[in-house]
Amino acid sequence: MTGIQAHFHLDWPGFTLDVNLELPARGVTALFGPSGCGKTTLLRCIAGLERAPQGHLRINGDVWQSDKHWLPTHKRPLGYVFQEASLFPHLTVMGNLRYGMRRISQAQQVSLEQAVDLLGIAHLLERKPAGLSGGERQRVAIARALLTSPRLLLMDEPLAALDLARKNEFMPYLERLHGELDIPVIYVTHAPDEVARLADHIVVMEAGRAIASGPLTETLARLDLPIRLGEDAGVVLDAVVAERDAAWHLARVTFAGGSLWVRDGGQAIGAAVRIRILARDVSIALAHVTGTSIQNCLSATVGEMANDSHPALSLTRLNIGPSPLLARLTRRSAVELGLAPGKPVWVQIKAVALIG
Ligand SMILES: Nc1ncnc2c1ncn2[C@@H]1O[C@H](COP(=O)(O)OP(=O)(O)OP(=O)(O)O)[C@@H](O)[C@H]1O
Repeated sequence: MTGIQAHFHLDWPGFTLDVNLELPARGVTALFGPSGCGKTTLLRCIAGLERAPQGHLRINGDVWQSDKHWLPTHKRPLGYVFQEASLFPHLTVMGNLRYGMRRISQAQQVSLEQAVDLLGIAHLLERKPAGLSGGERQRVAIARALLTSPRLLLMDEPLAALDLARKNEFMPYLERLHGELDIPVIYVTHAPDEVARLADHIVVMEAGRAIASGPLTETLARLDLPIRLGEDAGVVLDAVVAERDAAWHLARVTFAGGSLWVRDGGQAIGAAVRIRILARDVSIALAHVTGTSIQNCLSATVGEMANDSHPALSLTRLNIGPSPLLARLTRRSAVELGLAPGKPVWVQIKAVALIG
């Protein structure tokens, strides 16, 4: 059986973890949720650092925990990257990497050269951790984790200690891992921008439970979740850069069902990108509107509708071909426009973030 099956129940005074998850064997799964919802605890259960009685954990067919079986942490082929890189201060970067390699008991999946190259740390090998920036330390920590030939990589808010500029510098390295390695990653975060950029699958957690688990695009477009995502409610779509209008520094990206003009991010024509469209940036009109500053106007069909977090607001799912979009409107305008499932409309998109 492929994939990750994880079932844990833990009762602590004031907190209960109760999850039963089926996660994909490939790509990045984001564990997303507010502080204290149990993301780290779930990761620790997976790592075997926390023992949930009667828990079950199976990774691509291998049982790490069952009623009868418990694999101790040091026998689990996993890499664990924490918020702050825990490198050995007395060793150089190379010494730290070699330490990772010593633990290997099986055929190595990632070579030293490959790990150094993927994380861009060749120029740091002779340095000691104290002489590295926070982002560089994290890159070394990830390279070290990769060198243990993990079958699963656990990352607990690896960017939390970095400022925005460092975080943006760091993201491409995580994206490269994603593109070039076949090791599933479980990635804890409460930052929606990290989810939008890195995740393929998302588990939304609340008070010790997984309230949703599914592919990113589909799950973010669910109407019962945006209420919890608040201002960040919106969709992420896979797209391709199709053309460029150099005079205006704009690029046209196509996605399943349509295309949009966005600020040119410098990506090559044909490059795969993601676009993120927040529900608050989408408005609806019954006719194609002209004489507006909004550049992106697409025809769509109204899908489901739901109440939002405030009684004045509603959420509407729109379908542009097979791609979903969410719009946050006042309930009054939804009624005045006579919106109902199946109705054809025009959507105006005020802002699109191009990711990657
Ligand atoms: N060893 C423990 N014993 C009892 N309660 C604990 C223990 N470890 C954590 N908790 C509690 O379990 C809950 C979940 O904590 P956890 O660290 O998993 O949350 P989190 O979602 O990772 O939060 P954050 O985003 O702030 O890191 C919290 O209420 C925490 O206080």
